[in-house]
Amino acid sequence: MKAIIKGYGFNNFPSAKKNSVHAPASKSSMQRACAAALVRKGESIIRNPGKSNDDIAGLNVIQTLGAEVENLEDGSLKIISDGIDPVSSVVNNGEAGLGIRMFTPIVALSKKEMLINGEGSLLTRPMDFFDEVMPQLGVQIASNEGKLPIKIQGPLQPKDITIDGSLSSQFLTGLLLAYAAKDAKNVTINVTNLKSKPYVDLTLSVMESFLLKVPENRNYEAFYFDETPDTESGDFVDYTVEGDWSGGAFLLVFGAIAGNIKVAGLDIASTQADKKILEALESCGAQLLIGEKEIEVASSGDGLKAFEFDATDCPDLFPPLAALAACCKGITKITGVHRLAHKESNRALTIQEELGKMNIKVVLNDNVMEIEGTTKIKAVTVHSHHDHRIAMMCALLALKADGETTIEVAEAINKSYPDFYRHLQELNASVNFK
Ligand SMILES: O=C(O)C1=C[C@@H](OP(=O)(O)O)[C@@H](O)[C@H](O)C1
Ligand SMILES: C=C(OP(=O)(O)O)C(=O)O
Repeated sequence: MKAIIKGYGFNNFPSAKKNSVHAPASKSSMQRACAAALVRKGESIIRNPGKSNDDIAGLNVIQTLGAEVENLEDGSLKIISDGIDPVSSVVNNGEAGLGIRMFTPIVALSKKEMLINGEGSLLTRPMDFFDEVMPQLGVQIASNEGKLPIKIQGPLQPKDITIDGSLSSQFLTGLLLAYAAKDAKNVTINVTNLKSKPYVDLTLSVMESFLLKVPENRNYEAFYFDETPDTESGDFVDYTVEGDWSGGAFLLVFGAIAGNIKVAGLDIASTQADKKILEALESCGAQLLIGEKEIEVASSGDGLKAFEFDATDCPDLFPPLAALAACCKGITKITGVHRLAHKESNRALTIQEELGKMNIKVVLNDNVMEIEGTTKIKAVTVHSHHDHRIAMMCALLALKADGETTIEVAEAINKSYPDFYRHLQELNASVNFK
């Protein structure tokens, strides 16, 4: 699918007829909720469930692993689980990186031989972590040379272990949930060089909400499950999926570069990593008004200015930050490029390539991305590289281009934010499809 977006030049975007939009549900919160509802025994209600492809994949996985999912009239979901009891020996995680890394240790709780697979970009993303770690926990594993598909046979036994957290926090998220499910006692997961730390806070917070045993976080270097047995009372759990700061970041950047808008549904008290977008918006001079229910964002009176930002622990912010930086005067420097190599695309390169087509200069200086702002954004044909965040980045800049921009493989957005183009249309953008 191609999305064709009308550009209005650098400063002429028409003010919105409806200037308020609601952020989507967070796939990080939703997928964790699915996993937590599966590993606890009992009934859980998930409110505000996400409907992205990654969320749908998560729901399919938990049903494969034995959970019952019921759609309630008010749009929420009821999950009934009696623990891991696979109904099939094949688990398909779709394209969800979090899904595969979080669910693999959970699948390994079963003693059945299971085949774990995925689709699209997930087939080329590294999974060799499991080759190294699973045998230490008593799980037999055969991967496809460190990639999918993976064959495993558990049951996983929690043990003291040391893992490398430098590639991704998602493996740790999976182990934490699996250890809690197995009622780990007096056991420590040690982690070296952990990146994306706030995502681990989100994992711990979801575990707490689902009444799972929560380990003590010792400065993100060790997670200690104490001696006390799991006290889960079997109480009913009622969880509301958080609004998504990662998708919401694109909306907030829209407000800063294309008009004054209000974004609802983002919780300022969330542990989500991408809440840090607010710091970048402040640094570049955007006007922010943070209310209890909505965040209002507008450009600065004298134009936005270049900024410096460390995105090492919030790598998903690179694409919206790149869009913001392209509209700021001067050269913006964003640290954390090394974190981007193994996302849905090799994201530093795809940002550089697609922005280059739009006349925006991006220099990759080892771990730092330098983006030179311009008022002359070119309307061209760009490509999402099957990466949802690249499609959304290009769509924002298309609004400021000097004509009509075409985004190829525009449907990539469905991975995290299926309503994205509709939300842009509600904010007065002209988006058509071919
Ligand atoms: O746990 C999560 O929900 C995620 C963690 C991050 O991955 P890394 O830990 O690999 O950086 C992030 O990029 C991804 O989109 C979602
Ligand atoms: C990298 C991402 O997700 P995941 O790793 O879960 O596929 C993302 O959403 O940008």
